[in-house]
Amino acid sequence: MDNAWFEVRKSGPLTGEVTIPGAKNSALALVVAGCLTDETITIHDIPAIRDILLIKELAEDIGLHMNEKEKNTYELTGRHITSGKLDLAKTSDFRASYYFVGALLHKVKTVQIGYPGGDDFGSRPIDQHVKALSALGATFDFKQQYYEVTSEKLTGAEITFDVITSGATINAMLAAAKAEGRTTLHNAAKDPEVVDLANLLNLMGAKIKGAGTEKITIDGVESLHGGIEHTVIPDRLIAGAFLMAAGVTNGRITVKNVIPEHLASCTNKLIELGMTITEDDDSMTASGTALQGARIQTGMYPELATDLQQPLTTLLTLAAGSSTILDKVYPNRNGHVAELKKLGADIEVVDHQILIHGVAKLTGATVKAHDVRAGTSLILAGLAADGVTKITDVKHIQRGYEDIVGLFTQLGANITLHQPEHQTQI
Ligand SMILES: CC(=O)N[C@H]1[C@@H](OP(=O)(O)OP(=O)(O)OC[C@H]2O[C@@H](n3ccc(=O)[nH]c3=O)[C@H](O)[C@@H]2O)O[C@H](CO)[C@@H](O)[C@@H]1O
Ligand SMILES: C=C(OP(=O)(O)O)C(=O)O
Repeated sequence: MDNAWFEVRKSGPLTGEVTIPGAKNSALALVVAGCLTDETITIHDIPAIRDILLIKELAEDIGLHMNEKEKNTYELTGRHITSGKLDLAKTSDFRASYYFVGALLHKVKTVQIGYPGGDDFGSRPIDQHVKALSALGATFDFKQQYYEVTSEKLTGAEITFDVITSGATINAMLAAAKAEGRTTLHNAAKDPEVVDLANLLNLMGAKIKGAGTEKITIDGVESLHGGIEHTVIPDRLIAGAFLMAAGVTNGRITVKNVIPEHLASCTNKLIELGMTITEDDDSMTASGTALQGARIQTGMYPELATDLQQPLTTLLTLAAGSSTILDKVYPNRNGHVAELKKLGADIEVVDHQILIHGVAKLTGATVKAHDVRAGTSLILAGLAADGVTKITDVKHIQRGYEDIVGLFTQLGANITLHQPEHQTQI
């Protein structure tokens, strides 16, 4: 997939409906939670994306059985796990591999794992993971190429996160679910993906209260059970990008299988820009008109998600007047800016802020997807740009999207995947 590219031609207005798949960022944690029980759990709506395929390979290596019962539904059985030695290259190829630490320590006592990869926005420290798991009784040994985490026994603790982090909140919950005694997480992330994991673990017999608030209490249990089924929450980040696609192409798009509340801060911003958004219980419809620039700040949930910042940037390149974007979660998340410039956007980064002056049109060029959401931002730009846009480094986009070409094509977009013949499509 390394040499594959997308060809996007000016399209639109995009119209129609798309069904939103299960959330990558939830599915990654839920699948790893399968390590916590010897019995079988069933999870529906696991997206067929690159990160999940990597987890599947890692699962095979350590003995976590992942049986794809039907498309997007997996049966997971942890009974046969014998090893905590994870392939270093594979674990360093995506971000969420560190969930194996929290989920495996009860079973194997030592976990050997590569440093986390994932999208590169400058600094993405793991100090809060280390802080939380150390408080529960784990010991970290940092080597040059990997780190090793050991524990004889995990015991509940009071943990106050220094920053709000969804990853460390999730990792601490995985580890604390079976730790002895009570764990209290203060300053916890409130993200829907945290709540989704708590719901799954509680179905398995865990005692977790308060997920979705800044204080989560976990009373450790001796064992968790299987025999349960759970469906991954819809991907709010994919849904948000499709709502924006309506704005970029002046179209009308309905996203089905969404939880509108998860998108509230995004919806409010899009309405402020001039879009019309209507909501049902599990669907939303967006239509675009001539849009106005705005001032944007991202933050941790329920603030506007950093993962929506990049597609929103594209929308603002075409909105009238000036806009500013400050990504408070990842101030250096601006790899898309230079690429949008190549398409004719009037955009620059000054002191970590993205400054935009809306232009009347974009023009196709060859651009590079530095990371998954930069890829989304470039697809949206390509749909609006005159001529042809070639987007390289497609593998980053495929970390987050099962069939992005199919989904956009179904709305009338002119987008095709080109790949050298010897490579298989995910
Ligand atoms: C697989 C997954 O779910 N990825 C998402 C997750 O990443 P990830 O879980 O890595 O992000 P976090 O929620 O942990 O990061 C939030 C903030 O905390 C900081 N931090 C985090 C951990 C730590 O130990 N120390 C620390 O300082 C980060 O630099 C960042 O500024 O949430 C991000 C923020 O919503 C999203 O962009 C990613 O799509
Ligand atoms: C940043 C992202 O992913 P990850 O944390 O897996 O790198 C993302 O999904 O936008």
